[in-house]
Amino acid sequence: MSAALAGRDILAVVPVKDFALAKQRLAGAFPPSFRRALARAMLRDVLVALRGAETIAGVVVVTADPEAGLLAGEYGARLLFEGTVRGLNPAVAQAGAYLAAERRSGMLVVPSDIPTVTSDEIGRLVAAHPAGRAVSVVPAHDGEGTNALVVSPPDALRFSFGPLSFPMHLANAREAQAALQVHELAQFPGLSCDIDRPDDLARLDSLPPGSHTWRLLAEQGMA
Ligand SMILES: Nc1nc2c(ncn2[C@@H]2O[C@H](COP(=O)(O)OP(=O)(O)OP(=O)(O)O)[C@@H](O)[C@H]2O)c(=O)[nH]1
Ligand SMILES: O=C(O)[C@H](O)COP(=O)(O)O
Repeated sequence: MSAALAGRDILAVVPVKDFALAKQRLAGAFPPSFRRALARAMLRDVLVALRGAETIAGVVVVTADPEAGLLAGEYGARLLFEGTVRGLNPAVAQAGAYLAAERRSGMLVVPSDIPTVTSDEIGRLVAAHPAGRAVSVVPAHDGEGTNALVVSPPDALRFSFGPLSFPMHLANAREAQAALQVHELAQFPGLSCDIDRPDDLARLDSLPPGSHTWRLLAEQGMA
């Protein structure tokens, strides 16, 4: 089923922090050069997965980093340059307002640090999104964070990414009077593996050999 056939156009939005500032929680274990390379490789893998997903009508990267913007272009994603109010939640809200102004029916928010996500998972998540005013949520593996959100219309939800974002997004969806779909982690194993802490890198055994992140880890003797 294509997005057009479903009668709605849901675009993916990938927020990307400056590569130079990425992955601070890995700073105790890895030098800045590795963290930057990891952030780039993970973004590439996420963009590959999104490019292969049939249920989305396009991809938007929202960032203040010109290098991330160039990389977005390599994968056919549109660049939305982050406004003066920096931060993950303002960036996602900016993208939501932008897509709402274009009268798009919805927005899928996927972070750039989930290199195990697959096109199939993206396809299923968007296809399962309820019609009308609705929010779909995939929690992070810790059960506290949010690894993916689908929101329709794109500006329907207040975003609360950060600590305990999963319960906060459930509350925000209720406040927005949106239908709520919460997915089981087991249905989306790739999507539920975000890389925040050194231990998370050990869970990357599901990375397909040849992916950008897998190659980087292999170069470091970690894959
Ligand atoms: N556009 C934008 N994206 C952000 C910002 N902060 C985080 N992100 C993105 O949001 C997603 C989740 O990021 P975080 O886990 O909060 O940050 P991180 O850089 O991955 O890791 P830490 O520095 O350890 O928190 C990733 O795709 C980040 O690139 C921001 O200020 N602006
Ligand atoms: O789970 C979340 O809300 C996002 O991954 C951002 O949260 P974090 O900054 O704790 O990773």
